[in-house]
Amino acid sequence: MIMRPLTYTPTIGGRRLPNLLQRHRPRHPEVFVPKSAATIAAVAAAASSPGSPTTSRPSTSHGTTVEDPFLQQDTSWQDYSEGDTSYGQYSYHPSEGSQVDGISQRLDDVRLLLFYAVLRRANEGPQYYDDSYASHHYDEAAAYFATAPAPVFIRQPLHYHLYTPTTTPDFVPSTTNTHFVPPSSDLRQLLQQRSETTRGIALPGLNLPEELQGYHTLVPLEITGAGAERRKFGNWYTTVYRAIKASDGLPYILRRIENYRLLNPAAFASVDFWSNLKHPSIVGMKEAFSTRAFDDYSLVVVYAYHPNAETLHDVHLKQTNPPPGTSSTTSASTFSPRSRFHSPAATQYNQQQTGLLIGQQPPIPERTMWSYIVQIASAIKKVHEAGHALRSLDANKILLTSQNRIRLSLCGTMDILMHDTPQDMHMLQQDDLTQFGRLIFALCCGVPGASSGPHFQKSIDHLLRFYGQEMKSLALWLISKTNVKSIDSVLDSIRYRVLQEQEDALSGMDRLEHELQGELENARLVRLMTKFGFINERPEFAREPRWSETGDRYIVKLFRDYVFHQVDEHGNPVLDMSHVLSCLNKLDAGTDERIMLVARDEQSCLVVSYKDVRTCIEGAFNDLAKAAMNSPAAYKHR
Ligand SMILES: Nc1ncnc2c1ncn2[C@@H]1O[C@H](COP(=O)(O)OP(=O)(O)OP(=O)(O)O)[C@@H](O)[C@H]1O
Repeated sequence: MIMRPLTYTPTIGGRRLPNLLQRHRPRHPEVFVPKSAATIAAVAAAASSPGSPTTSRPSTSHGTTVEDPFLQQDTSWQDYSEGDTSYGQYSYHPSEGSQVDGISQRLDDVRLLLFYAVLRRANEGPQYYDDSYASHHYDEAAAYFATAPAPVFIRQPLHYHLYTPTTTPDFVPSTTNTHFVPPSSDLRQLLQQRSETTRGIALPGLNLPEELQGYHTLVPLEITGAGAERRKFGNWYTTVYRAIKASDGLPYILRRIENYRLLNPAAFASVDFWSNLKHPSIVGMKEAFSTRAFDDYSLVVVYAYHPNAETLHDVHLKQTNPPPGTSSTTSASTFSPRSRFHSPAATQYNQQQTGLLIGQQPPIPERTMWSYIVQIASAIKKVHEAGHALRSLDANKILLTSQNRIRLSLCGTMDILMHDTPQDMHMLQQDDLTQFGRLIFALCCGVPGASSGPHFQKSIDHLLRFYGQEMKSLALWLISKTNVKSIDSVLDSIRYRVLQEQEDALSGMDRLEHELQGELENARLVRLMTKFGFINERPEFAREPRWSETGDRYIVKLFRDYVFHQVDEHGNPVLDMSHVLSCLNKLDAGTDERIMLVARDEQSCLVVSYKDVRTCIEGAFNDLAKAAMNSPAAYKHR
């Protein structure tokens, strides 16, 4: 689509000139500096010889010197007359049909406009030039218009080559749903939802502390108050809040253990270990403190926040899943759209469940199940190797934070709570593995207590039927009390699954890198827009139009109009994002494609390439930067 920034509708010799470009009346009249007759003659000569080389063009400040806008507009005539053939690959072919007809029409339009511009200049002669000059140029222009070959002026289409080259989509398909990374469009939506959730605020009237230990804006992430179903963690009730840390402005999770009176600061001895432990499948701990801000003695453990995370219990084990939004908590905006991670099979299975193992399909696909197992095993390995134990491995305390990505959410809290009860570490680690086995049973069968009770045999049959011998053996081995187990043995036995996990993780990384590459363009465009903002309409030059109406700044100003202030034939604003993005990308790439910029008073136009405009922006920005050097505090970064 060709954008037409100005429309002229006068007629010459009964022929109506084209509605080429339209522009509102200028708010500020341009200041013109008359040019010398010698220069005009040179420009006219250039305009009259269509094949004349670019070097005959008067100099501009972007590679040449121009003192005023008129001079620049003159160069445009010659630009059009050059019949540039350097656009070989985009050149006009008559056989191209209707689209080409349109282009041809536009070429005619351009030629007519140029003719008219020459004519107008000639007619305006007395204001700036003598009559002989005007009549001379009338003839020149008429002759030119009659004989000049159609200039090749074809809009260079915006293609991917204007962006940073990336891997071909064939190798990194962005539309397929990979194990860890959903298709691009879903990923974008997911990230936007997270961003929205992160900014959600609590409903008023919750009587939450305004501030505690440097955290503010608390938002509860689970249902509290009368009627809420609550489970105890050990002997305590816990509540999870999101809060903003004042010192860095970032959101964190505050897990509050209610009515826990901490008497011995030695309880925090393990906080150092847990806050230094980094593992992709463990929610990082930041710090812990006791507080009376909730009008009781509470212990608060601070963790990393993963927006819209859900527990594996909520996703896979809940018997019936309330529709999104109805699981409302004290703050509706804080609950995540849980349907995102639901496997339809799981929902169907759960809905069929009545506590018995009668499902017709596995609640969790086998690949996902193995993925969970590998991630949990890897987290256990990290903790056991460091001489610690998880002490809690429950579907309620494992978060699904993105597609098939899980994280253990409560690591370290039990160490604080049970600091005064000495325990044998080996036993605790054995217990971790037993809990791991129970968790596998629960998730595979879709029932929390599947590894015990009267349904145990049915659970084993179910595991065998839907997940095979390997899964059944692993789960049974983990829950058995007779073996001395180790996480290394577990990892040995599932090494094929570990490899598959690594493959999927690396592919996911490639996908995300590819996505990130696309976002690089945003930074480029923001940078350009920032420069525009610095250069255009500077108030300190408001009374000095020569700053903005001459040289580089004038081109930048006209280009800004061309990009952002397009109007249609009726004078209505054209708000075309793709035009803006296309222009800015071409500008950033500095292409040789040329565009016609028209003054606001419609009295002049000039043809420049994106490369020229880019040079002008750099020039104008450098002028400002030099001035800003006098005030180093104000000049930070280009
Ligand atoms: N690190 C975290 N980042 C984001 N959200 C979290 C985080 N930890 C917990 N949550 C959210 O807080 C909610 C409550 O967490 P909690 O661990 O108490 O789970 P729960 O399902 O309420 O378990 P229980 O019923 O045993 O208390 C979870 O459903 C989850 O959505």
